[in-house]
Amino acid sequence: MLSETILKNLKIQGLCDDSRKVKPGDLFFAMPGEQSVDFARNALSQGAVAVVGECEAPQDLASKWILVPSVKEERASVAKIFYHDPFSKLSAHAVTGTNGKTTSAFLMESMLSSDGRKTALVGTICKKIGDKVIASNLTTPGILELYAFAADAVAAGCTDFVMEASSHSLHQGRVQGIRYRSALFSNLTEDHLDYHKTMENYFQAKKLLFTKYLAEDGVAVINVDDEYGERLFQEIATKKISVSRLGKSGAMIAPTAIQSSEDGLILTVPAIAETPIETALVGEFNADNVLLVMSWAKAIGISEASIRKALKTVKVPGRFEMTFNDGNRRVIVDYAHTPDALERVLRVARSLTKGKLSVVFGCGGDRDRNKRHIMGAIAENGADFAWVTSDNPRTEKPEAIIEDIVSGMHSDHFKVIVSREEAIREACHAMQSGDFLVVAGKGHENYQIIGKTKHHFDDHEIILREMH
Ligand SMILES: CC(=O)N[C@H]1[C@@H](OP(=O)(O)OP(=O)(O)OC[C@H]2O[C@@H](n3ccc(=O)[nH]c3=O)[C@H](O)[C@@H]2O)O[C@H](CO)[C@@H](O)[C@@H]1O[C@H](C)C(=O)N[C@@H](C)C(=O)N[C@H](CCC(=O)O)C(=O)O
Ligand SMILES: Nc1ncnc2c1ncn2[C@@H]1O[C@H](COP(=O)(O)OP(=O)(O)OP(=O)(O)O)[C@@H](O)[C@H]1O
Ligand SMILES: N[C@H](CCC[C@H](N)C(=O)O)C(=O)O
Ligand SMILES: [Mg+2]
Repeated sequence: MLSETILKNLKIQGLCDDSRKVKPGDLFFAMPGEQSVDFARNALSQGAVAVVGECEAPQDLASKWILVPSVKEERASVAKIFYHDPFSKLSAHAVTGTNGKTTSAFLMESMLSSDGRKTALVGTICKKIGDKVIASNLTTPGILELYAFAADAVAAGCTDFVMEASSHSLHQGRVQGIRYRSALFSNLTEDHLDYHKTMENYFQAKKLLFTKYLAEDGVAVINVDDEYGERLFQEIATKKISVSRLGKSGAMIAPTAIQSSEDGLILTVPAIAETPIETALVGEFNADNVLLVMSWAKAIGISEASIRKALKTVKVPGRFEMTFNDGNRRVIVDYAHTPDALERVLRVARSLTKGKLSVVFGCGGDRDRNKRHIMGAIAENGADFAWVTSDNPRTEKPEAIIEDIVSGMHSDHFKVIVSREEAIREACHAMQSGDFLVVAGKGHENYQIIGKTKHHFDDHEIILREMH
């Protein structure tokens, strides 16, 4: 491993593993791959002081090449030194699972802040320290960005660090070197099989959070209503808390009553508080999130008053977000982009609908293809009418993605409109008194990715324009 002295002698001003982002004075990590040497060459030509690589250096670069057995290991160890070991000065908490991470992370940040602990947040929507908010590109950033942000959090006086740990990040070691004080598991359902190939691999990636990255004396908080959650609970040896909304026998935390309405949830959970706790978050799936996070909060010593305060005030952009409501017609924007999320969000919407329930949705391109036909079937069964449209097509043909979705649909209760704007427009205009419309898939996103280009696109703007 490179020592602190070697790093000092190199007079490094920054760390970088992407040749497109190199700044003069950076130490460049040439991640193994076919183009590793080309990227290293580019990095040096842009002012990188040296390259850390694991293949033999080409002769012309030899004087600037530091040969190591594993660039990945070295990158984590150098990040720790360069950023002054930020995670040793923070209590880090991570949530993983297919759905519910962002919602849970927002709740966790809100509870810690209400409890007077200055907290940084990293996730799908943003990176945030207090009022300072930076938009995110990934749910879990690359390791160098993560360490740099943790160093900023320490400098800003944070004591706690809450983050979403995606399965990709756990598998790729983006969180290497972190020892979490606590780790939460929400659920595991179909998604990302383009990357993980099997549900078992996907589960094993999530499990790493609890086996490799959770501190030995940390605590795991697990939703055991989920079958993979139940299995995870059985398989890990750390301090652990089982949570069950359904009141599964043996679960350590379960509600005795849940009242659900359009205005939110009221949960009675004697293990956490003597009197019922209220939240403005809506729906059964949010009861899962709330219960998981309350159980975590109790386990790490957050006061009941802070739990209550956070639950009352928290808002998660683009998650069951009531975008239009004139007392008769209601339109929500939601980030459901997996079969389970779509099914659950439609179930909640159905329970709040007197008239017709409709959904506008699509599926992202260059991602799990297998979920598409399942989501088609779910939309058809869960809503009275579906507009099948584009999400972020990325480099796929929108029509081909839609064809995959529609292959799971067998009724005539749907219509294909490739343009998302057009689909939302038509769905809005079709609304009658008592109807409910769910616009799913993009939530907080204010862009649409077509090819490799991000265009401005905001479901909310279109809904508000068309409903007025
Ligand atoms: C599939 C996947 O996760 N890919 C991630 C992975 O890329 P990779 O290792 O395949 O990178 P690559 O593009 O082949 O490049 C290899 C190396 O060469 C470098 N490079 C590459 C090109 C170049 O010109 N110069 C250069 O130096 C790259 O920086 C990288 O270090 O590592 C990169 C650096 O951390 C990530 O940016 C990249 O995320 C891509 C952009 C992505 O879209 N990822 C998505 C699928 C993702 O991670 N999503 C999860 C969300 C899941 C959830 O919410 O459940 C997330 O955490 O956001
Ligand atoms: N506990 C849950 N179980 C199932 N579905 C959920 C749950 N919580 C939220 N959802 C649904 O999933 C969508 C995404 O929720 P959220 O953003 O909290 O999850 P996430 O895990 O962060 O997703 P991503 O991995 O895409 O960032 C919500 O808009 C809602 O439709
Ligand atoms: N975190 C999710 C985001 C999906 C959002 C959806 N709008 C899409 O583009 O598929 C993923 O990487 O699969
Ligand atoms: Mg998220």
